[in-house]
Amino acid sequence: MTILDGKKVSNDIKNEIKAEVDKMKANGEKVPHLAAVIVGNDGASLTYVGSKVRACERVGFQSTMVRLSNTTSEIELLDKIDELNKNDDIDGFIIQLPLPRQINTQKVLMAVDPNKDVDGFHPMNFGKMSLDMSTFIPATPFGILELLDRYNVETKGKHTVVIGRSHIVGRPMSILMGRKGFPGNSTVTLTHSHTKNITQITSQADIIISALGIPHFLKAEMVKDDVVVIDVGITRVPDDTEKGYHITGDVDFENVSKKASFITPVPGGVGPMTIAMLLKNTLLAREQHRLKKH
Ligand SMILES: Nc1nc2c(c(=O)[nH]1)N[C@@H](CN(C=O)c1ccc(C(=O)N[C@@H](CCC(=O)O)C(=O)O)cc1)CN2
Repeated sequence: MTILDGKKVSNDIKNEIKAEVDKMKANGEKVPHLAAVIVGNDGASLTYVGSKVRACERVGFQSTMVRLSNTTSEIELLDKIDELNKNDDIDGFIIQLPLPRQINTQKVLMAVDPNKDVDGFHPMNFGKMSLDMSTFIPATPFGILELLDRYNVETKGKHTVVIGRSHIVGRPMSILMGRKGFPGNSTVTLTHSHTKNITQITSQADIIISALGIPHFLKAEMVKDDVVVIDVGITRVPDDTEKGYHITGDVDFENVSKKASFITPVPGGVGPMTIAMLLKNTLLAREQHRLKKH
């Protein structure tokens, strides 16, 4: 069994990006600039945006964090997005999700300039991705593809079962795994809360990508020998530690890992890859922005 070490691979990617940025600096070029908008005080979201800002510092990107209160209206957020769209110094930006309930998420994501949409959530970029066109791929699915690629995990002709149909992970993942090329060319089943007999489906899977958010949902008896397991779950479970919680994935790692050929841990698997691939998208946005100006 091989552990797909997202922490290590994400560090490798960050080093590669830093080398690119060092070259830009040596040539007197402007470095990529990422902005992150966070609305409200959700603890997990603040952690993730903090990690994004620190990752920017680590690779030499410029970053801007825009903090808005929990009572921000949809119009106020749309105004901020308009400002970021027009700010020529910013190459790409993200709106940290989830948003407070008074804000319509789809409306907000549609307001982001597709050329600056480094999360790949705008319908135009999502459509391009679905049509195999070059575009920004959402960071978590992009990170999973990169992990499979760097560990040479065979996906061609395999049966991939995706658990969860969220717009951020499950839905794009189901499209990407079925695309032509590597990693891809796999036969995909997308399962969700209305799926019947899920064990019957998961037990036939060569690759399982679980993005459900239910701790230890995937048990050893639900998978076959040599399965590849990608755990996207990151649930905060309250405990007596100083932090007050620990992170748990969707997979019963202890028992499933005994049957798996490859498996991601939580923490240290898909999560760190999400941040690294956001940086990669921002580098791409910078390059496209530079070419547009010339
Ligand atoms: N605008 C976006 N919002 C959200 C996204 C996204 O890609 N764009 N994804 C998730 C949250 N997320 C990034 O934003 C994210 C989640 C988890 C991690 C991570 O590194 N997890 C660590 C554990 C960290 C911890 O201790 O809490 C791990 O798994 O090892 C990074 C980014 C939803 N919102």
